[in-house]
Amino acid sequence: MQLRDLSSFMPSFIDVVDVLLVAFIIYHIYNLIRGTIAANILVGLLILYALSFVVDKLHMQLLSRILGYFTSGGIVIIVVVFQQEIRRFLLLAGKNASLQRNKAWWQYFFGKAEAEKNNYARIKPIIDACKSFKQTRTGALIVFAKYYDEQFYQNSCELMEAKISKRLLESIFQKNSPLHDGAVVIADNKIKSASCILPLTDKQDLPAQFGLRHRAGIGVTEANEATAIIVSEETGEISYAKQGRVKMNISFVELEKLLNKDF
Ligand SMILES: Nc1ncnc2c1ncn2[C@@H]1O[C@H](COP(=O)(O)OP(=O)(O)OP(=O)(O)O)[C@@H](O)[C@H]1O
Repeated sequence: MQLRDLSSFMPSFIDVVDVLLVAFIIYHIYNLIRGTIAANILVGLLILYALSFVVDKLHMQLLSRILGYFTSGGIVIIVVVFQQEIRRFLLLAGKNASLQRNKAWWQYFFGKAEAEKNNYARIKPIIDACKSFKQTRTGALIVFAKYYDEQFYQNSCELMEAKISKRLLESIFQKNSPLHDGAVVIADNKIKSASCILPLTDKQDLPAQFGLRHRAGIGVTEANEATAIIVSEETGEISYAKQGRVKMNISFVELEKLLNKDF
């Protein structure tokens, strides 16, 4: 048996760099969309591609042709489906984010303990405001948007651009305030807007006591990379919504942990 010359299969230095770069990019894309709705869509697309590959190999002509229509327009589908994510990624890449705003950098340079202290100072006014809402049975809806998508929020909101403070949150949500109806949106460590009308979730399996406030709180986390605190006017209970799911009646310790992670 003749040995084949394997030298042509030996990767060159450039090939290795090429593969490492692709791995690096895939890793960062995965990190960017991990745990988001976009990750589920990506998994769906990968399944579609794998299925198309299998039916092609099995020579199942009709199915192969139908799936082929989807896979041949792959890049267009990806751009359309991930329009928001691509937009945010480009925005983020181009944005000259300050060190304090960027938690990861802050942690890298100043250590985790300092970052946590810094974060606690940021979330304290929000937790204090929620304690007050619970005590006084004031309904509230506070959204934490990872990226403030102006198109999404601005049309239905009152613009604020204000420093986060317990008293400001209390004044917004007190019943006589003209801004109390709707949600407050927090992003970039600021109260960006108030009185926002958000999309409602159309989930059918929600508890009977969940009305429009809860539906809006859940709905915004389905449509956006955002989390939401919902304080019930009826019961004073605090719920926390993320990726279309809701944790009901959480304690303040739990709320602090969740905000530490997400805000
Ligand atoms: N689309 C929306 N976006 C943001 N906020 C909304 C929206 N729809 C209703 N809300 C807010 O929810 C309030 C009405 O709450 P509703 O009683 O229906 O909700 P709930 O989920 O039962 O909460 P609660 O337990 O506080 O009664 C409105 O006054 C308004 O402030």
